[in-house]
Amino acid sequence: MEIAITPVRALRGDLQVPGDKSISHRAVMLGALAEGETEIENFLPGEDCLSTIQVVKSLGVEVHIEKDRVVVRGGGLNALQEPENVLDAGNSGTTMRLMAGILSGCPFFSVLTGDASLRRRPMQRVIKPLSAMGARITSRGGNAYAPMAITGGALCSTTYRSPVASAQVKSAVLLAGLFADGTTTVIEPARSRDHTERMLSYFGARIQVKDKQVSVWGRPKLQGCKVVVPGDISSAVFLLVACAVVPGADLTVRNVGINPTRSGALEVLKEMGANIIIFNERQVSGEPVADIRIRGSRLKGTTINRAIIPYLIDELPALAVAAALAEGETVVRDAAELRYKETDRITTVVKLLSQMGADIIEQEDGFIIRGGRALQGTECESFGDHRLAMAAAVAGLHARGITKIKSAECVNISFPAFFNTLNLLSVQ
Ligand SMILES: O=C(O)C1=C[C@@H](OP(=O)(O)O)[C@@H](O)[C@H](O)C1
Ligand SMILES: C=C(OP(=O)(O)O)C(=O)O
Repeated sequence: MEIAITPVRALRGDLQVPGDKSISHRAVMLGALAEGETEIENFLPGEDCLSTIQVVKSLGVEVHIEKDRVVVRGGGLNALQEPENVLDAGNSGTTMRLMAGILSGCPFFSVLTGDASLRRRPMQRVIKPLSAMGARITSRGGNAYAPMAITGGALCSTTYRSPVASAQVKSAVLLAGLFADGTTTVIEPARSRDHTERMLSYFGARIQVKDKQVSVWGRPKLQGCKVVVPGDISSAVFLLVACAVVPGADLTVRNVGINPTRSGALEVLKEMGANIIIFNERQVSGEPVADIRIRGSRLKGTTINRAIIPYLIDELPALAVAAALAEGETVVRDAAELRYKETDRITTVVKLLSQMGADIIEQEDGFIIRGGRALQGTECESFGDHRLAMAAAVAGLHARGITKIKSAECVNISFPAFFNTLNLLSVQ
């Protein structure tokens, strides 16, 4: 599907974005491991989370889905059954890596695979600690890439010092730790998003968090419960950036997750001069939630580096567009992890924005953008990467002429209503 974006004169709205992708995945997985019924409200019916539902269904778990309401009927940690076929995680790194942790604890054989993008992403980062806990895992490329064949069961608890700040690695080990006797601990170089710890505790597991160290006690009795998923800040950020530089723009996004391990983009946008107000702060199912209002202003360049990178890694394509529209230089560094996402997001962001006329230079671990050049509408590739397609659309709203985005249907991965939402907001 090709989408054409025309420049926008004003943006106005008061809306919600769909449920958080990271939290939706975890609610289905923990629901599958819990006893009794888990009711998930505001679930993200995007392709990635539907892959997670498919995978847990193939393991014998009953799941009912009706729009954004999902009911999971789990039978406890020992109730998952050997799947009859290969498990397909589609485009979703979260599904593959977190399910690898769960399957490592299950005493049967399973194979996890995914689409061409996912089969190029590094899996050794989970295979190594899970094998050290006792899972037997073999995979393509000398245990580097999916497909991954797992024979699980009889795990030992561990203390794992992860070389990367990755919530997927941390979560894979913690989820495997549920199946082991004793306490499993993960120590990270920097704190990654903490939804797994929060939700494990919400379902009744014993969790201890000390700075960059998280421990889970093995063999808990997880209890099915109701989870209300907050709106996805990673989706909201595209709309916030779309409005940030438009004079007179006024947008309120309600019910957005503002977990501090996810909301670095709000800090950066404020630092760049965006007129953002966060209000109605509250707690929903163990996660902080708020409403966010942005009004158009002028942005200036900034530096985004190590301390904040884990808290905004998925927002960097959107922030790169903000930087191209800002006055002055923006430097993004210490973000080499971007190279291991659905695409190599350093290369694809640089390709997209240079094609549109921005002054952007690729670095090994990020990019440098000298903002303020007029953007030019063009025909661009999404490379099948949902966040790149949305970044292209937001840049297109601020470019001269028409921007055509190829394979734009990939927005269905995380934000199926993205283009409709942009239409609702745009005053042509
Ligand atoms: O745990 C999660 O839900 C996620 C963790 C991050 O990946 P890493 O763990 O590779 O940093 C993030 O980029 C991804 O979109 C979702
Ligand atoms: C990297 C992402 O997701 P995943 O790793 O789950 O594919 C993303 O949504 O930007």
